[in-house]
Amino acid sequence: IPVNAKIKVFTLALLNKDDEILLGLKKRGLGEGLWNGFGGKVDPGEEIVDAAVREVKEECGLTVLPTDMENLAVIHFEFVDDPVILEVHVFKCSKLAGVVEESDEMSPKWFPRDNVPHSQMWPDDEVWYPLYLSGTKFRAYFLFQGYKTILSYIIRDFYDH
Ligand SMILES: Nc1nc(SCCc2ccccc2)c2[nH]cnc2n1
Repeated sequence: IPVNAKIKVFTLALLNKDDEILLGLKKRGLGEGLWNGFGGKVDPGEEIVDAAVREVKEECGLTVLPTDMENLAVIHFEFVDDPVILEVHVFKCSKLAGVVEESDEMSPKWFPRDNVPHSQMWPDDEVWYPLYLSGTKFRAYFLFQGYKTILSYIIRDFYDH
């Protein structure tokens, strides 16, 4: 990890209902034009799970309780020649309240859990979605060249080392 490395912590919540996953089409910023779970930066002093709950409400209108947010993974994303490393805490949630609403960040849509639009998603998702769907807790590291090319990755069970 380069000496000038800076870690930025993000949340990513994947919301489930029966056999479907709610994804949002990102309208701007990091990942614009891609379908993704709901998330964003963790504010200073904010609990990570509280940030996850806040971002879900802001981005799709649904209300989730922190106790219903299952922390399934921690993924580190590094981009060549970029000192900022993204530490993304991935949450799985199946207890949802409220009505899905479009936001200025995201256009939400339900997808069958076994048929998400991987061609319009971050390339790493295809690698770890099967673990997510099976509820396997994992850690992962992806090295990107730009936003489309994965140069290398490591993925392991959360509890092994
Ligand atoms: N699925 C996925 N998500 C992200 S960013 C998630 C964290 C985030 C960042 C900014 C706004 C909202 C959410 C990724 N980056 C590289 N691969 C990736 N895969």
